[in-house]
Amino acid sequence: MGLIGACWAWRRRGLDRLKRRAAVQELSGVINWTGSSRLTKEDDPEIYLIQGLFEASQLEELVALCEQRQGFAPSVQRQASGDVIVNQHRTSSSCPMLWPLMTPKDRLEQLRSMGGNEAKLASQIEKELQAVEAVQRRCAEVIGVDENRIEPLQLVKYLPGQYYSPHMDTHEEPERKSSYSGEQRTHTMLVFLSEVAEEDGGGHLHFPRLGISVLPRVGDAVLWRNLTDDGEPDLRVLHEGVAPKQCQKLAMNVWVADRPFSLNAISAWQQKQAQPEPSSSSGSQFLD
Ligand SMILES: O=C(O)CCC(=O)C(=O)O
Ligand SMILES: [Fe+2]
Repeated sequence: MGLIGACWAWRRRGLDRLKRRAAVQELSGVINWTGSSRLTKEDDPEIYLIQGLFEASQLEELVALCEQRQGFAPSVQRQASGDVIVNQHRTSSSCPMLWPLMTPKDRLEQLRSMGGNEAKLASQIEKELQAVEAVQRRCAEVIGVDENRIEPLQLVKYLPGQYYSPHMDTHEEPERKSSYSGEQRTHTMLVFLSEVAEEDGGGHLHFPRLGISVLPRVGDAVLWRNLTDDGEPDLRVLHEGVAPKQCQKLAMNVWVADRPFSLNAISAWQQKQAQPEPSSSSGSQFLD
């Protein structure tokens, strides 16, 4: 890259960082929900427990819709290189709620007009779309962000003994190859869809560097900031999903990006996934 190219790349990164800083600070301390409490001290990264955010029935509907279409599959990790792999770093399964979002309106129309099984499929997609949008809207309201900054939801399921080892939810800087379209995740909200009893002895969300553990309660959520004031990944929020010993654990990832998503960007990402380019696999940071 010549000098001019390098200057442009540097300028783009500088502007991008400014935007990211603004995006992360804009949200600080603003949670539009009375049942929320901060779990960390002032100097530590912001982590909040938000109690009673969702009714169990609304969350059960999401899981049922996902199971109906056999949407849970072994969780993948997108590496820093952008490659998608399954390994022992994460043994749970997950269901990205991309399917309803990615079905174009005219395709739905077409299915509906075909009647029979096609019409049934259309109504299933619409149901799922409504359920997903209602949850996204609620989360955006409570966090205080534009709902277009909420990434497609991801349900996660752990059978007894399954876990997600310590990781960051951020995309690795500076390239963020694991992202949809170059965005960074400013915040994560993890919503619990099932209960894990104290007696189970596992199943919590654990922040080892901060000494914080939260046991899942249906409808509660934990919201944390992934970036420092400078807009860089805040490694103190490294976290893990500890294996439940006897229960099944269900949760939902609600990631907030530093910019709005467009469905076009997500479709382009999907197409790229369908035809992976050969690439060098060098990443050490896992997410997703
Ligand atoms: O299940 C948990 O407690 C954590 C899940 C998580 O961190 C993730 O899916 O990124
Ligand atoms: Fe995570």
